[in-house]
Amino acid sequence: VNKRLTPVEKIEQSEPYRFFLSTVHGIQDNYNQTNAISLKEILSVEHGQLTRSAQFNYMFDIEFLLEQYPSEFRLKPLLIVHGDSRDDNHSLKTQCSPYPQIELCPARLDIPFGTHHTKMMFLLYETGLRIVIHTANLISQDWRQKTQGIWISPICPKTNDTRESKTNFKKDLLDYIEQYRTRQLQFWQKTINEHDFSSINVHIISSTPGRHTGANINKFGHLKLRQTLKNYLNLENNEQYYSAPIIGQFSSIGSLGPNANSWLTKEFLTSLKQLNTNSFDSPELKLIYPTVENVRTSFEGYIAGGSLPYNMQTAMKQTWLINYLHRWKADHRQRSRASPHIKTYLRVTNDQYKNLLWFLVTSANLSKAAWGVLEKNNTQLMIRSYEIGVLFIPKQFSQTIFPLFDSSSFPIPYDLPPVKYESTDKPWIVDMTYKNQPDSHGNMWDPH
Ligand SMILES: CC(C)c1cccc2c(O)c(C(=O)O)cnc12
Repeated sequence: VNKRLTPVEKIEQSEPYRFFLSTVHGIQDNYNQTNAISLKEILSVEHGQLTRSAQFNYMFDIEFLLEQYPSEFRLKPLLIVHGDSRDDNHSLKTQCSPYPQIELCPARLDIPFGTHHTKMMFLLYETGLRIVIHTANLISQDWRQKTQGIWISPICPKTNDTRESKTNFKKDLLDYIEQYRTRQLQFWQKTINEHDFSSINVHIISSTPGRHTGANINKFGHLKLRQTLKNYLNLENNEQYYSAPIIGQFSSIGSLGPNANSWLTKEFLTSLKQLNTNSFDSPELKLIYPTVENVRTSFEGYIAGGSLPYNMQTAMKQTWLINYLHRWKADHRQRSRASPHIKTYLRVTNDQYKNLLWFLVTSANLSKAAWGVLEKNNTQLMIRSYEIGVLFIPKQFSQTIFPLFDSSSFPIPYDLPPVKYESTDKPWIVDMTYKNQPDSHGNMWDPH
């Protein structure tokens, strides 16, 4: 159907998952209608009378951001939560100086190499509070021709009794915000407490910088994911799922160690498979990360690779990773050329990938900085960065699995099963030169 949906209709039609991809300039319109939304549509006046908002992110273009708000809302109070260490923090102050309604809130980054990756919006309307958790920077390039992931909450009504969701969303969100330890977030802590979150059906999986131990060891990072899957996904009694494949998809990769067993399988995969059984048929881990060819032929051309900052120094230490890698391919959403900036992790049943066991969309790339690394004989989880994502578990949708190929199926971002790198495929590396073949704009890539 070619009917253009309004922003409110798009959100209504996305029920019960409320999970979107960003719209892409240059694809057929109907692929931008179903489960696809733009920043302007997220901020549309159609959702109600905005009174104030907060934007958590990593990169900001303030002029671009204000332009995405309806003109009648551009003077409303806006809190910008950003990483304090970025050298161009000065530019953020300069960008915001003409706007007294904008307040800057630097997030503490006490551990070296940590970043404020979290991408989240608090939108306070006269009718209630909406939370948006997504993967896009607040710059035009991130919203034009990439594949980004966005979850949009219902507008949670104000309430005099603190209504929690069946997924502990309110408590987990407040625990996350508490970690900033700044009075600048007090208004939003109070506001979250005053709203009814009972209609929310996703779990929060977040990361905050620190060495989390004792009662807090499962509060953040990959141990929070392990704990949540353990508590809400009873796979134990389904032998058939023990070998169900696990897929990780991301736009950058950290230093993972000299072999898979250093962190990737021993620690990270153990959390994703959530079972401690050393069942010999352990699940396959398939990783999706763009090839050079994916980048070269993308809508943006090699420029897309600027947002895929996997560097040579890291890549050359872990050539073993190639064996896990699969191409970016999203033909069913017409987004094979929309370079992925989304990050997702999921598990599928091994009967031709017909069903989804769980799905996570998050800001977290494949790195120890984002997910945490166990230290001191597994008594503490050291995390460097702020990250946040939402986890979809069938039980919270009164289902045992999410069907993938029928009418009410889960809107997955890419094609399954993933396509393994061929011998000629190379992972995109941001600081390499690519001069032997021009990209879709006829350009070459020479980062020096
Ligand atoms: C390595 C750093 C500076 C970098 C380069 C290019 C894109 C980046 C990006 O998109 C994010 C993010 O989205 O959080 C974070 N760091 C990014």
